[in-house]
Amino acid sequence: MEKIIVSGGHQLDGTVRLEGAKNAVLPVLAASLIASEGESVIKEVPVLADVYTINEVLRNLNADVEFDSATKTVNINASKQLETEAPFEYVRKMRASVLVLGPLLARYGHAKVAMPGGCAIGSRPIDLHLKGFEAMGADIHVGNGYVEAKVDGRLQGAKIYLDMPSVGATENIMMAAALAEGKTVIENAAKEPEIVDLANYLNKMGANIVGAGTETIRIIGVEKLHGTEHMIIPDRIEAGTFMVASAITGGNVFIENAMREHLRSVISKLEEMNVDVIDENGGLRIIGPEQLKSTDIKTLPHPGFPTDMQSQMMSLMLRAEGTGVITETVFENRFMHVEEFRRMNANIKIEGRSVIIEGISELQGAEVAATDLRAAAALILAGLVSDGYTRVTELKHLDRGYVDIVDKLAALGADIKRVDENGVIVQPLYVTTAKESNEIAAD
Ligand SMILES: CC(=O)N[C@H]1[C@@H](OP(=O)(O)OP(=O)(O)OC[C@H]2O[C@@H](n3ccc(=O)[nH]c3=O)[C@H](O)[C@@H]2O)O[C@H](CO)[C@@H](O)[C@@H]1O
Ligand SMILES: C=C(OP(=O)(O)O)C(=O)O
Repeated sequence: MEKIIVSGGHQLDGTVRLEGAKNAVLPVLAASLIASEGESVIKEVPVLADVYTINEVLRNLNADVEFDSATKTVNINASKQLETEAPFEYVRKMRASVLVLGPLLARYGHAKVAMPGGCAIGSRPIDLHLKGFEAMGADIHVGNGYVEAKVDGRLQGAKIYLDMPSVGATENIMMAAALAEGKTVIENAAKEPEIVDLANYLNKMGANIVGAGTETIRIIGVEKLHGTEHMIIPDRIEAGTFMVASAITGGNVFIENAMREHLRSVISKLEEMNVDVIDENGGLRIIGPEQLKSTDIKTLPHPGFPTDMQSQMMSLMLRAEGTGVITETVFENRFMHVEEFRRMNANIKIEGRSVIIEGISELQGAEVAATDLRAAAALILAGLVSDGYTRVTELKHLDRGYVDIVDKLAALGADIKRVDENGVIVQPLYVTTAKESNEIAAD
């Protein structure tokens, strides 16, 4: 079993460059299925297990997909006749596979995808995606572990109010509406930067979408879309993770490409904790204080504090003076990392949907297991300031969403390595043998 071994006590210093955002590239690649003409060229694609998985999904649907990991570019041509069924083996690995539903349904009037089911952070239903398709005239059938959507002719534009601003539902409905007949209005839409990136991509493909990034998105359907060129936005969650890495070690790290406007809620909490966040040409510099001060955090849809930064901020609060409370409102079960932190001597307890953190915890290195993607990062961050060696296992989660995090932290001065069961230094599986195969483990 592979592990990441971190030895605490090193201040980080230097520059790190962000990758393209995982949560932007997955819907953009799925959206490429709508183009019945031409090729799309997607740039700044992060070399991640999830990207290999979605590429396999797209190939399985008969799209031509080439990923050049050296130039971080995907060329995708979906102009051939596509299949309209995505099997369980892909959805099991990555829930974002359900994002092919909207594009296929809009283009072919049919899509069948395995139901994603729950995962470590919550039950994660897709009812809002399906209600949106139904409002546009689709018949939905759920059975035998699959969801099947059908429509005779084109989808019809509709007014759709989302009970909650779901990121995936907004994306799926926006993609479907791009080819629907007439006007669709999505109210209470998600406002994440990744929604804006997807809308920009679709508009370059010939769609007519306004209002992405606000709570009301208006889409006038067009008859067809074509391939285009697009550059993925920088990963704001990777940015936040390196911000915490600098802050927790009292470091001084310049994060190239970090965009303040995507990170306002995270920056505001870091500043409350005495961390300096300085605008510099092309990015943000993060300077950790002598002593962190605790704060309270509640996760919310954008522009509120992102749930994908909750566990990393928990690491930081463990090292802050005073009592802090983190409340998770987006996912019902995203505190699995708390037990792992306790193994590291953290003074922390769960009360309902909140976690109470009594600082300052004198963290001790321990063997800990990543319970989800961001928990993996959070345990590494805690390891940076723990006494002795922290060994993080279950790295399949980490590999879904962080490119070269070990090498990047090492370059900033951390004592960190990834080893196999014999203690030999290794690269993540997807960088070596698994590349374009199905060997990447399920979430
Ligand atoms: C690939 C991707 O972009 N993943 C992100 C996306 O996930 P994802 O798109 O799955 O997250 P959603 O915004 O849809 O989910 C938010 C909440 O809404 C609920 N819900 C969602 C859809 C639905 O039909 N019914 C329903 O009840 C979910 O269970 C969850 O409690 O946004 C999340 C919230 O910012 C992030 O944590 C994920 O990293
Ligand atoms: C929860 C996450 O991703 P996904 O929706 O792909 O599981 C995440 O990026 O933290």
